[in-house]
Amino acid sequence: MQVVSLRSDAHAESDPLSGRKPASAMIEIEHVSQRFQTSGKQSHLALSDINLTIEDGAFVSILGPSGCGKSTLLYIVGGFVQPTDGVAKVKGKAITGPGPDRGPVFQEFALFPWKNVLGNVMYGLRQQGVKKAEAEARGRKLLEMVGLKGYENFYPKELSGGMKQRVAIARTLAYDPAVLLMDEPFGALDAHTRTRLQNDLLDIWDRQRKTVLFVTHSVEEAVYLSDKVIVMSRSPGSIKEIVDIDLPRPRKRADLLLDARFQKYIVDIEKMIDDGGKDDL
Ligand SMILES: Nc1ncnc2c1ncn2[C@@H]1O[C@H](COP(=O)(O)OP(=O)(O)OP(=O)(O)O)[C@@H](O)[C@H]1O
Repeated sequence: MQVVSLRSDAHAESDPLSGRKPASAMIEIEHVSQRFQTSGKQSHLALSDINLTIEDGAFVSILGPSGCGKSTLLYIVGGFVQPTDGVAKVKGKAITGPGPDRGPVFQEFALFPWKNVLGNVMYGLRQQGVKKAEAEARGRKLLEMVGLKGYENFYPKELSGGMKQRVAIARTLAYDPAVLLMDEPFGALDAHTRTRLQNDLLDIWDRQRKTVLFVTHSVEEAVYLSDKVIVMSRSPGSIKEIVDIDLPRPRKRADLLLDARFQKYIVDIEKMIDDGGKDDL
């Protein structure tokens, strides 16, 4: 993938010595619970008293057994679901709905089949009132950034799963959201494509330092990508452990596979998940 400069303003006040901004809270989740009404008069407590602070520019993954509320938590931060209790905030403000500061990359938000790749990436920009020529220039730059230069005129049905996921990422990056919300974005891909997209995502994150909230079922993926891994326990979903991943960056998967600390994180986190029950991830 080619390196294209497309920095967000997040670096504007970086410390000239370290190149890093002082940590500040991007997302705050305070006493959030979520109860869903189910059939009849039943209800289901999907999340119970979640408290979490995610710092600006952090890469945070969420792991936990199926049904523990990972997607629900992402939807709450996205503003698509209003919690029944507690409050979720972005940059100190309560989240009351979706906004351009939070970019979802969810499987549910499929590409428009009737628009070509460039049209899909430009769509949100045009909706925001960006002039056609500028939207097109930004769209082309983003497609180059995600490794899809030359595919601008292709339609979604002509793309592989990995390419579609790249378009989805470019489409979300087009808004330049401060936060990326990614719900198992690489889950359906083959191992090789998945590794490539993980590396590309780390590359983009390294250059733009967006805050990333990333739901996955893969412990290895979570440890490889993240600064922090949130381990949830199931039913009602709550936070079991928060693990700081103290591995140097930039990370190379091939090196990490031989690194005893990387392997220990994986074993420890798998044990945490197993201790919560016998659920499969
Ligand atoms: N709109 C809804 N109405 C009723 N129940 C819901 C709704 N959305 C989610 N749930 C329930 O909330 C719980 C958490 O669902 P969620 O999709 O957040 O879990 P998850 O951890 O992301 O699962 P998976 O890993 O299988 O994707 C599940 O029991 C699910 O059935």
